[in-house]
Amino acid sequence: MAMLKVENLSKSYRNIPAIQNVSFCLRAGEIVGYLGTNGSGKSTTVKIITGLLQPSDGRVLFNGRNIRDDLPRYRESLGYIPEEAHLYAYMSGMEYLQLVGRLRGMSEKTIDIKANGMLRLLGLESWRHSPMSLYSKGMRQRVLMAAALFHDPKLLVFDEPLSGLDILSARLFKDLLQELAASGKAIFYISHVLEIVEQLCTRVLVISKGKILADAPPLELTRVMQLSSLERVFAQLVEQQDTKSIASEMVAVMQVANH
Ligand SMILES: Nc1ncnc2c1ncn2[C@@H]1O[C@H](COP(=O)(O)OP(=O)(O)OP(=O)(O)O)[C@@H](O)[C@H]1O
Repeated sequence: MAMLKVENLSKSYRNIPAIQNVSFCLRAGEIVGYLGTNGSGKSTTVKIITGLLQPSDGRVLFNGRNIRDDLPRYRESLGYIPEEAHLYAYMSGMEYLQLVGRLRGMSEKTIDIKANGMLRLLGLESWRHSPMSLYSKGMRQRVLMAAALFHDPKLLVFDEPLSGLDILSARLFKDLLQELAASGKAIFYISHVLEIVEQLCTRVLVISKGKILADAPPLELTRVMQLSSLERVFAQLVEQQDTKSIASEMVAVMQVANH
């Protein structure tokens, strides 16, 4: 059975549809990539599957139960890394993880073991007592990652997780993602970085103008569409604009002389 089943989700903002009839499944051990251009409906989908937003229509089932029947219980099984690191800047990384652990009802001993272990593994040991206002974007991103994994959730939702991570942290993150999938977690991965989606994801969903256009393993998509890369598949599916000529027109407009 699918761990997460998304059934015919639709959401409109002031009668303008943002997503329409979005359906897909996510099984244990899968890393499913969610691709779409700006404004295609990715964040709206993520807000609904994390329980932050109510759909206009459709439902989300976690292990067969509608998530909205018991949202607090669902959130015990969910780890979410948002795109932007909004953290309490005056807190240290350690204090933030302690807060997360207490809100999750963990004992102080468990919190201590987990927080120290995670901060050490993420290269933040010597910074653990410094306020996060002093952290770089990548360091804050790593704290968010630790916070999302802290309660050992079954389902992970990552929104553009590599933004701000340096090469080494990004590599660690990719290895971690594969390890998490191998241990039976289900991972929903929103990204604009096609090469990484191609490397990491077992399946890819392409959304355009609020509708799912494709749902298949990356290799199958490239084979069926007889294209050499996911980037070409994506461009063809969403009828991407001629970016080269837009770029050259942009430079021409920039250079318009002052009249
Ligand atoms: N709160 C809102 N009120 C009105 N319209 C909204 C709201 N949130 C999103 N929309 C609209 O819904 C559509 C889908 O937006 P959404 O943020 O889900 O796209 P996205 O794929 O996440 O985009 P991006 O990659 O730019 O983050 C867009 O047309 C957007 O303008």
